[in-house]
Amino acid sequence: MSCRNISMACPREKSRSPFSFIARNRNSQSNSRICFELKFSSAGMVPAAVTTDVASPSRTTSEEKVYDVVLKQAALVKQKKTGRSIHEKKLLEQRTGNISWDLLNKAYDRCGEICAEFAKTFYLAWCRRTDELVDGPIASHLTPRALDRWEERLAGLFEGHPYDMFDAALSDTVSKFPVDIQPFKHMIQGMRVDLKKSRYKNFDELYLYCYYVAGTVGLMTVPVMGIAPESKSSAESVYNAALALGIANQLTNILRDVGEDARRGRIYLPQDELGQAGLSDDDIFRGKVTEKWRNFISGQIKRARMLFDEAERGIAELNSASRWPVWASLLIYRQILDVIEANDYDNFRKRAFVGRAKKLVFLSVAFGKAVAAK
Ligand SMILES: CC(C)=CCC/C(C)=C/CC/C(C)=C/CC/C(C)=C/COP(=O)(O)OP(=O)(O)O
Repeated sequence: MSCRNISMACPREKSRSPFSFIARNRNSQSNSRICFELKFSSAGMVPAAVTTDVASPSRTTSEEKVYDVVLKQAALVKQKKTGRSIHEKKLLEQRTGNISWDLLNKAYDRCGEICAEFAKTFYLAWCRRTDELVDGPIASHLTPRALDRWEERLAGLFEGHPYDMFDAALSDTVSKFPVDIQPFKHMIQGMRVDLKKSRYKNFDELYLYCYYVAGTVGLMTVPVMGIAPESKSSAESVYNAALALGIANQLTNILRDVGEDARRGRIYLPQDELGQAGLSDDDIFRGKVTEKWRNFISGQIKRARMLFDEAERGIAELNSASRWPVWASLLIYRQILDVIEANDYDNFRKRAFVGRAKKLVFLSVAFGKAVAAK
């Protein structure tokens, strides 16, 4: 096959994935494809394998699956659509219009309070309540049926039939912004994964989980924050950056909470990479910081930082009012990675956190970056 026949069909065309990309033979009549995997290693990116994957059209990577969602969301935002027909939109506006302003304002205030009470870092009430289902006091009683009911409620509020005042606030938001239901459904899917799975075979599996529980938040928020009218970037690339930030945050969260998760019998680390580093689940349950552990975590940190870098490129494209908070959250959360290093990779017993004083510093740095981008 000549090189001209191979086009880089990276799932993320604009901002190429830090993990892998697939070179497809576009002209080929067959379903065969050549896969170049650029494997991540602590030494950097190395071509790990060149395999011929014959007649396996259905084998898509998590990144490709997620990229399809990104494309759909970007298309909706470009058309200022919500995935709803004009008739559905009118109906939704009518229904949410029936809710009094006073009640809606109270609902938004209560959503803010819930987040302020439960979340140290992130303020988004519906996600917080969904997260509480698996992390909160009722977590041990959570059943797949309860998640189905939660999803039914979600569908209801998207049709203008909110169940309670918190749902009413989201119902109002989705009637006003080009927000699609898919990322919300996927977040619930992430909770289902959490119910039945406590190990991840490889990064592909972990990537999908991180998308479900955090990448989705990026996709939910961009339509509300809005893309700057003067932005020259494509909507896909902005959504990609948002997705990258969600995933980077989640990977950071995972690296910070290794000890805490292990005490709940959970290991959110790629099993194959653990094995390649000469580590096993038992090493994690034992919780001893060894040279192997340091090297392994250092590699995982590198990967998360690459995603933060990818996310950075999208912030300047957001509406100006949103840049400062997004920069601030990125800088503060990324700092957790530095703290893990400063703790000599002891994420078994030490919880890496960013103190108030440092947060204030990052707030001002973020302000500077947000203003500089104008
Ligand atoms: C970059 C561009 C273009 C847009 C930004 C899009 C956004 C806002 C992306 C961020 C998505 C996000 C906030 C994901 C949540 C990730 C996460 C790990 C949440 C954990 O929250 P908590 O469980 O409250 O963690 P803490 O304990 O640290 O507070």
